[in-house]
Amino acid sequence: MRADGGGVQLKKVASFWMIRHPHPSSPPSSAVPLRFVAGPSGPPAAVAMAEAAVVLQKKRALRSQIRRELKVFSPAQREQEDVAIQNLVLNSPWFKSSKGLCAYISCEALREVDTSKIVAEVKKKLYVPRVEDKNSHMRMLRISKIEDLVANSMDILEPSPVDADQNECEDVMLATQPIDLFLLPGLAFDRHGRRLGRGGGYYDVFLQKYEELANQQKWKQPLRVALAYPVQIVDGDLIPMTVTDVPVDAVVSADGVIPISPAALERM
Ligand SMILES: Nc1nc2c(c(=O)[nH]1)N(C=O)[C@@H](CNc1ccc(C(=O)N[C@@H](CCC(=O)O)C(=O)O)cc1)CN2
Ligand SMILES: Nc1ncnc2c1ncn2[C@@H]1O[C@H](COP(=O)(O)OP(=O)(O)OP(=O)(O)O)[C@@H](O)[C@H]1O
Repeated sequence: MRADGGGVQLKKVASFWMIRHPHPSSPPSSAVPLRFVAGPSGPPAAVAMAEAAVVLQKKRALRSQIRRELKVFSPAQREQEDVAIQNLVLNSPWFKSSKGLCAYISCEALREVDTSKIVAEVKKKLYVPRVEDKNSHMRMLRISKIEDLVANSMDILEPSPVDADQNECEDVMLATQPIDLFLLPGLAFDRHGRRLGRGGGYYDVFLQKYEELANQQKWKQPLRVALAYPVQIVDGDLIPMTVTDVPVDAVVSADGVIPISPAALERM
């Protein structure tokens, strides 16, 4: 880690990220090669469906592989990395200067990078996920006390719609101030900003909606930062992407920060 707490900048890559976020003057582009898009200029629907099935299968296989690798990761090593990652985040200028934060509440059974120290120490507006239904619908609700969280059916701690004082928790989509930082979970990530989640589509749907909100409000887009153990950072083109997959700006591991998007290269 750098003395200023900013983390080691591992590798700067021109990326997949650029495909989904082209320069405003560029013609519209897509996150997936056009061959995945059915329509007059794409392949016949049957071919597109077969290709979608291949993507789904590849995602499933990679999820299983990473879950297996996370299971054999030693608890002592995991704990050491949890401390390093959280300290790196807490000491970084991009975290310190952020005013509003959306973070996940880590679940040990899922072997997610721990966020408990970050959410306990944070002195800024904090919003955390609440799953509303199985149709990829999740809200980010503001919490002031970790003690108010309750375990959901997936055994992940989440806020109730109302807090202990019976006040409605603020939904980040209705907040008047922008969020500048998202700390994201996931199973696998790569150096091009690709992210593989657990398959619910919750984050992809939410991140897309928040991106639209920020555009409408003319707010700066928040930095989307994934937290990862080394086994979750994969090489090559192992993570297949579709048009609805939202890329991350940066990945943080115990080895340092991997800034990916132009915003991350500038701000991290
Ligand atoms: N901490 C945390 N909170 C989160 C998410 C997350 O990934 N992590 N989510 C992100 O979307 C949403 C919840 N989505 C989830 C989707 C799947 C599983 C889960 O337990 N998956 C099992 C496999 C279950 C199965 O295949 O039947 C697993 O991954 O081992 C948990 C949460 C909102 N809150
Ligand atoms: N913006 C969206 N609108 C509608 N459906 C979506 C959107 N994003 C994802 N989905 C759907 O959600 C399902 C799961 O998607 P995917 O496998 O990419 O999830 P994931 O990235 O692993 O999960 P998550 O986003 O919760 O971390 C897919 O059927 C996908 O089509």
